[in-house]
Amino acid sequence: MPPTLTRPGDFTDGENLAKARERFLTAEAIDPDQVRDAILASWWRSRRWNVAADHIDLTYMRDPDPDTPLSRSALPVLTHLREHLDGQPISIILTDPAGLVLARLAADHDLDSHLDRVKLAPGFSYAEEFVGTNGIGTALEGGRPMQVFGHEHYAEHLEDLACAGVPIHHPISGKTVGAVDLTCWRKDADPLLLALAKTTADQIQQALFADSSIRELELLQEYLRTCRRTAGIVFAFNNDVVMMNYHARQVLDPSEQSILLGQAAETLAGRHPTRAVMVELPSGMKARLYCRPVRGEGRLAGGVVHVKLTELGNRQRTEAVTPPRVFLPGLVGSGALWLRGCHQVEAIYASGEWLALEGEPGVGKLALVKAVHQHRTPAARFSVLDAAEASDRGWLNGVRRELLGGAGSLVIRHVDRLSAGRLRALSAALKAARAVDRPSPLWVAVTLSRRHDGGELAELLRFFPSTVELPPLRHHVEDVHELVPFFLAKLMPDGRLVCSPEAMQLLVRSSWPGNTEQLWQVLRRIVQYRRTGSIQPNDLPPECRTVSRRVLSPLESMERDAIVQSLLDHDGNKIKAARSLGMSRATIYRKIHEYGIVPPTR
Ligand SMILES: Nc1ncnc2c1ncn2[C@@H]1O[C@H](COP(=O)(O)OP(=O)(O)OP(=O)(O)O)[C@@H](O)[C@H]1O
Repeated sequence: MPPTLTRPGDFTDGENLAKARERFLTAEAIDPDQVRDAILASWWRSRRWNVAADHIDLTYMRDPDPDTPLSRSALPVLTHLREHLDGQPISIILTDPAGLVLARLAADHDLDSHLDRVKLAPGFSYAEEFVGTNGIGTALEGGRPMQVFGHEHYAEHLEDLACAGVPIHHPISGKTVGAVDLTCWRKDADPLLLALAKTTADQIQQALFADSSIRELELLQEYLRTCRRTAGIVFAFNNDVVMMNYHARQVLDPSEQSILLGQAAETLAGRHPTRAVMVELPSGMKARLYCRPVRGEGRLAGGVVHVKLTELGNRQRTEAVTPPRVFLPGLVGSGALWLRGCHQVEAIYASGEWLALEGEPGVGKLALVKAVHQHRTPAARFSVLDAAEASDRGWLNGVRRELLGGAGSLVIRHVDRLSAGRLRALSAALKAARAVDRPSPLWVAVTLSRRHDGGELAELLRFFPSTVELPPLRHHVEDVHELVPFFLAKLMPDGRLVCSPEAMQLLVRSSWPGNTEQLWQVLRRIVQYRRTGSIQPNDLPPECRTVSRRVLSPLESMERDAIVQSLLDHDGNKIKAARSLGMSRATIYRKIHEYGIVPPTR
């Protein structure tokens, strides 16, 4: 192995990179030539996730299950590789798709002890959002192989290491099922490590295919046969794969899909797997399930389910005003204000018109655009550029490249953070992009958080015929009931952590100034120390305990917001705030008390 990698212009050039990292951490401008684009993008994400750069702040998540299809297929491959590496100080690591380390094959004593110290060990998660830039988390986040050398790591305790991570995809479903990572000392780093990690991931995929192909092909064939025979809802599933026909995705929302899948799994495991079962769905619809177990190589390969919606409950029949349901992948929420935003964005996307999406930070602007794109044109390209990262010329060049040569959907986030000069340059690039004659269309959306007050931003928005405003979470706070289990399932996929009704009551009454993103961060922090059982009020951070005494209606919470804003505008002077709102002094005092507002101190 080459001793060091310090060729001129080499991104692993330790000293310059260390300086660039330090400048980034102290929010100083950095020379983009010093840092690879993918690493810089990952540093920005790490900063947004508030990852600590000066220490590793990880808690033990859970004991990894050694008997999953991934572990069964991967471990023989990894053991074989260990033998071939013949005592080299290279650690071989297997993780699940969320970055949780499932296995680490011993390297040598020094490296193993170091990895224990930095908690790169079974039961800890090396997801980028917990540890920042690293081979495992960054490969999983980007969905592609990634090598991270020394000071490219976000956390300084990882600077002596080099790691090469490669996501592992299920050979049939294409889903990311985990990652393999090879880690060594930075001084021993070699670009060939990545090639070796890729070959290993390929071998694991082949092993997965060999282990599951016969049974899953049986399942696929039975699923396709059933789809041909019926125009209704059909799905097939086993522990690793869910296949669902178009009709099922159109008619059922994600919560209904998971209810039916749960019921089907229960039926299949029961004593009468083929007996029809009736299920009542929250929407008022009734569904009759016909399950058929599928066998392959003498073992259960999964089940194929055919569903008939037999009856519409009262709610469906009478609520003609409810907008038609859209199934947007990766999103939940059924509050009227939220759904209205979803429908508006869907309609504008369908029309091909460019869109400006406005809303407070963290309300879900990017998540919604991404979901609409995935719903309507899943095979097309989806790119995101963040104006908050526009610290150098390279950013504008990147935008121009995307605008002139790109296709699919392009989202430019946080345009309200651009300087006047950059806004003008972006407007010019948008103008040029509109004139380009391209084989497939480019759809552009921008997101912004603050009301624009004319100037360059207003000029820019002229390229976007419509602006949709997404509501803050406190205006559709009923969706917290859906968001909490959805986020907990993401954080703890084994479903062993739920939210108690008491804690939920507090969460629903919080005002969520940081919106859905804040809720996600609160839950993310909670699962650091509570991973099973039920979340209790005492598990919640103080920000969730200063709440109003009851759930406010959307109108009331808008009124509360107006009062808070007016108090801020008048330095906490209640009389002036009341006057500017056209309210009497007595009314503002009553409302402050009623809404639990803590007035700003003067
Ligand atoms: N309805 C929803 N269902 C599920 N997840 C959601 C929903 N809305 C938002 N999220 C999640 O909340 C987080 C914040 O959303 P997102 O980044 O889209 O907000 P944003 O409005 O673009 O924020 P900002 O303006 O700060 O960039 C993300 O993790 C996103 O996946």
